[in-house]
Formats: sequence, structure tokens, C-alpha cells
Amino acid sequence: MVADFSSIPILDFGLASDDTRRLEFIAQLRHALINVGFLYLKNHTIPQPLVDRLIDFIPRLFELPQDAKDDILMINSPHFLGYTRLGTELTKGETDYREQFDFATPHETQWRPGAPDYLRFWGPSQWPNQELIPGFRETMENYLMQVQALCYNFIPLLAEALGLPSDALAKFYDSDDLMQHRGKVVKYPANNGLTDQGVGPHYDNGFLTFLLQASPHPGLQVQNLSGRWIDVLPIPGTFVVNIGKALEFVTRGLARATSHRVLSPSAGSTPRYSVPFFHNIGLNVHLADEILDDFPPEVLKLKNERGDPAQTDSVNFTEFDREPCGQVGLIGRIKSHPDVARRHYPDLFKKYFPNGLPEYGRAY
Ligand SMILES: O=C(O)CCC(=O)C(=O)O
Ligand SMILES: [Fe+2]
Repeated sequence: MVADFSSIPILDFGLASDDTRRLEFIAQLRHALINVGFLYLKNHTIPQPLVDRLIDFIPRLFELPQDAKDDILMINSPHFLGYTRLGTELTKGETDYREQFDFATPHETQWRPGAPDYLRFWGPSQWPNQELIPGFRETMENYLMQVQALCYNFIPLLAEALGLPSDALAKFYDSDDLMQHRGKVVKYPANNGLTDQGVGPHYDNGFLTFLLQASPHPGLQVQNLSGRWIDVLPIPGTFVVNIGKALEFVTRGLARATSHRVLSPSAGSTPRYSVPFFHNIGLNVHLADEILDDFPPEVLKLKNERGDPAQTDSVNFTEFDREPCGQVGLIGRIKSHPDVARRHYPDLFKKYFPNGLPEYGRAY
């Protein structure tokens, strides 16, 4: 057994483009993927002035008048994009005490009547009235496009770190017009004395998440192999990068999706802000037909030395063995946002909530 992790490795993206140190980067990435499932990335390619501009907008976004936020409620959107009021999202059936806006890269819906439901999962964003927050949309779209590009540059490095040819993961992505990646801007208010669940324990969905911690608050935690929760404190100038359940499934557990959660800031604190970016894989991909298994023995040895997690508190995204990726993502959203599901996907809503809408928010 390797020693279980008690902190998150910090990788310098500059090494990946330095011929003399590239292999060092790949080795560090291999360790992070197999043993931790999380890493910090410093010296990345997103310009700091753009990040600072986005961070500066965030409090103003949440301070928009309530009716301006309600104009773009997620319930208007079959794509699960838009505004979610405080305390109306669920993780593991429990209320998350956070307020958020989901925005995505531009995408024209592929769904037509008769086509599978999950093609409707992707579509255009809803944006706040530009007169109330001039420049926000442009900044957010620019940010999403740049992080998307960084993720696409990161994918071949993931493949190499797993001991595969650098283009081994390219088959999981469609052409740009058929893809969509989503980000959200999240506010975690201080603990209200009733719950400290900012977001409950969960896995992310796809291959890669790039998270910007947009304020100095603690709160993000990841669960190590023995089940202990480890703090992932904000480090300015870095992204927190983590692996999603799809990559874990398709590598049969070689790359780790790691359970994580956010605890609310302590009572009386200012809010914590974050901006996760979820880099998706193609909607139609059936991962069960695409299992990767030609890893070199020295890489597989690392997995055997690691072993499997003794305990995890997360339960989501378990359908990759039978459903296409789009359907797995849609089911995740149905469970998190039942009110949106009831309006736009009534059959799926009934399947997952046979007793009707949960009485969420009852504590607030
Ligand atoms: O806000 C954070 O730091 C993490 C959020 C997260 O894990 C998620 O939304 O999937
Ligand atoms: Fe997450």
C-alpha cells in the first residue's frame, strides 16, 4: 500500500511545455490521477486579469435584484442552465445551502421531437439583463472559452500520464459544434445554524473539472482512501483540477474520481464563492463499449499498490454501465433539480421522484 494522501499535490503547468521537464510533469500527474484524483494547477494559461475581472463581478451578480435573477430561473430551461435560488438544490436527497448561476459554452440544441431526451440536456444559456451588469456576459463567455481550451490541452496529458498514446482520449469528444461545457458561479452563505452542507458529498461527472476558488474561504474538502476529509484551501493563481466518474469508469478505476463536498463558511462569515467548470465528453458515448484496458504494467502496478477506497460518502453517477453519457448527466441533473425536471422531463421526474416534489427548503 502507498501512504494515503493527506494533502493535494501542486503541479506546475509550465513544466508540461518545457522539453527538459515534461516527463517530470507527466510523472506527477500520474501520481495525482491514480492516488488522489485531485491536484492544484499553477502557472496555467488563463490570464490573471481575466480571472480577476470575473472574481470582481461575482458579488455584483448575486446582488442583482431578486426579480432580475428570477427572470433567468433554471426552471425556464430544459438545459438546466440559469439561476438557482438558495436552498433549492439537492445532493444525496439533502438540501445544499448555496445559490448559483449555471452558464455554458455556446451550443445549438441537437434535439428534435422523437430524439432521445438527453440531447435536450445541452442548449443555450440564459444571461442576466446586460444593462444591470454590463460586461459580465462577455467576461464569463471569454472565461468559459479559455478554460475550455485549457481543458482540451490537458486531455492528451491525461492520456500520457495513464501510459496511453496522447490521442487515446480524443474519441470521447465530438466536433466543437456538437460539444458543450458548463460552468457555474456559486455563492455559499455563512452557516445558518441549521445545516453546514454547502454542497453534499458527490463525484463530478465527466473526465475533468477545473475549479476556481474565487474567495479565500476554506470549505472544499476531499475524501481520502481511508474516508478522512482533507481540506483543499484556496491558493491564489491556481485551479483545483479533479477527475470525474466517467474517466474512473472507462479506466476501470485506474484514474480516481474522488468524493468531495463543501462545508458552509462559519456563522457570521462573508460568503464563499467558487466557479467550477465541467469539461464534458460526447452525449452519445457509451462508455461501457469503450473501456480502456491497454495500460502498461508499471502503471497498473501503481493502481494495485493504491488499493480501493475503504469508505466513500458519495453515491452519484453510477449508470455508465448501461446508459450513454448524456443520459447519465441528465439523470444527475434530474436528481439535483427536481423542480426543473418536473416541468421539462415529466417521465424521468416520475421515475426518480415517485412521491412527487421533495419538500426542499423546509428548514429555511
Ligand atoms: O464550490 C466548490 O468549491 C466545489 C463545487 C463542486 O464540487 C461542484 O459543484 O461540483
Ligand atoms: Fe464537484
